[in-house]
Amino acid sequence: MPAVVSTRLLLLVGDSLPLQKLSRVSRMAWSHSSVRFLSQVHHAHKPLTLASLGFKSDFETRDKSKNNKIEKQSSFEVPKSKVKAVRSNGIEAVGANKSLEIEAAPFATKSFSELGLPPLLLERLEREGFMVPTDVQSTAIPTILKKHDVVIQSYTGSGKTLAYLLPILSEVGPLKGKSSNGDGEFGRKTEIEAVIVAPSRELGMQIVREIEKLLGPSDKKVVQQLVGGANRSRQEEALKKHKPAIVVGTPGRVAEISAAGKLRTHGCRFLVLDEIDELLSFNFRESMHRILEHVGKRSSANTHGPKTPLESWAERRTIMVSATVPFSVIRAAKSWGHDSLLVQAKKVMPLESFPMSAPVNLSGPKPGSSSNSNVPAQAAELSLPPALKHYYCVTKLQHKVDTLRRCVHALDAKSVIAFMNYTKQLKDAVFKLEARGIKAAELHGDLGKLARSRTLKKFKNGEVRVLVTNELSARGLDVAECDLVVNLDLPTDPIHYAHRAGRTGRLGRRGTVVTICEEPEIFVVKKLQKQLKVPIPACEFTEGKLTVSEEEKTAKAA
Ligand SMILES: Nc1ncnc2c1ncn2[C@@H]1O[C@H](COP(=O)(O)OP(=O)(O)OP(=O)(O)O)[C@@H](O)[C@H]1O
Repeated sequence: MPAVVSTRLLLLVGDSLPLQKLSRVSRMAWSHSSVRFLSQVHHAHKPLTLASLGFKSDFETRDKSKNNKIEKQSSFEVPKSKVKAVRSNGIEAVGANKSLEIEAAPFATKSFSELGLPPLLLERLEREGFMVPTDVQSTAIPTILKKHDVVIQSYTGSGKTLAYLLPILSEVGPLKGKSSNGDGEFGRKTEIEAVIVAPSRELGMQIVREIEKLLGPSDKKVVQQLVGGANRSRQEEALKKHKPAIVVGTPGRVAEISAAGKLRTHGCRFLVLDEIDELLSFNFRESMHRILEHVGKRSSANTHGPKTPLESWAERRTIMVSATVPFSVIRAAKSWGHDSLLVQAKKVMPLESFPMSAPVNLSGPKPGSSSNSNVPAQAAELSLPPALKHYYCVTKLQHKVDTLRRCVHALDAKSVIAFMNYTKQLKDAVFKLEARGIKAAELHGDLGKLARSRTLKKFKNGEVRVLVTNELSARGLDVAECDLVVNLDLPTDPIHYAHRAGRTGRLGRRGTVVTICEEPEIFVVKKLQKQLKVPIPACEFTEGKLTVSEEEKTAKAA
């Protein structure tokens, strides 16, 4: 008999939580290979599996013969150049920079086939070299397939994009399974079924490329990008001509085209808000309001009798994603989602368990206060890849760029992102680096879409060694080879530090973050260190080497 699990479930993967915290929900723990209840279990003596929770692939049970075929196919050789990451420590990640080893690979589940994805999609994943799901993918994919609204929170570079794309592609477009909506067809519908919103053009285009890769060249038109800076009428024409099933865009452009009546999203089944905490910022307020009000909301002609707003939103699945989830996000998910669950790498918990008025304490519980692990307080701390190394280096303002140069040489960094806060200084920094023989380029919002794409391409293919940029590049930018992030100007808070830092050390790779600051700014670094709960020792670059300063060593010893 299958176990009965309430929709307000709490999954713990390889983690434990005090039992008293679990009173309102079904309690269970999920180890790497099995799932078991901690209490209130109807099958207390038998370990539960993903299947017994209904998390095992529908496709597997319904279409065994097809799945067998996939298993056989899985023995075909994946070209080495396509293998993205590997399970064990110390084995090299394949990419432009071979020296970047995977140090803390975030993989728990053995294969994507355990997660309930359709055969064709599994085939494409394998073809593209995605062999093993990351922790957050293992947790998020079955939860979304179970039709829950979710907030996905996991550290930068842990694979959140595929964590939401795979459930969408399981139900939308040519890779979906037969059973996804009962129509028994793999053919395309003519409506938009998924809208993905991201705060920057670069991130929007990156998501489109990830989808296109899985769709393959013949089905590329199933997805369309609607990002700002590009020709709007051309985008509108393409929508009319290709009738994409998935659109990916920036808030302003999606809202604009929607308001003009050229984007029919009332039948949309998925709304993804990537980098949700950024999307909730004041700049995007109006556009986001339009999107949240219109996407997936059916017109009254399609409904039988009046519906409450919650009933209307229940038609779509709302997926909110970020490495940092401050309380504003919890509030938004409670308002715009339907019984949303917070999905982390090893946990799923109902948002209902978060009090509506709790303050978000990014540094964790205050000394003396009772710890409340129900509050996603350690948002910034949990958003940092565990393998990252952090340092700071004190210098005079006029020597910052030279310190950057010495830092790049000392660490023999091949691909560097340097963050600054103001565009003018950013140009000066590029000029100085180039004058000292380091190939550098600037990337910021004052540049046109084409110039931005060109620069990013050059950085990704190694033509540019140091990309000097501002907050524009802090979110979502995925350059696997990036081995060093430098803060030439201080970030404003731990959340901004975390997103900047997260451009390196992606998917368990090695990465270093160096904050170059002036003497009076040291207290800010110390504060960041405390808030983020990571050691940020002082360092110097002398004789082509990074050395942790004597002062720091003495302080540590004491
Ligand atoms: N299961 C996997 N196996 C191998 N590579 C993967 C896997 N999942 C994702 N990746 C790759 O890992 C990289 C990081 O993934 P992604 O950009 O989704 O991270 P993220 O968690 O969204 O990061 P951020 O918070 O910075 O946006 C990407 O290059 C992606 O293609």
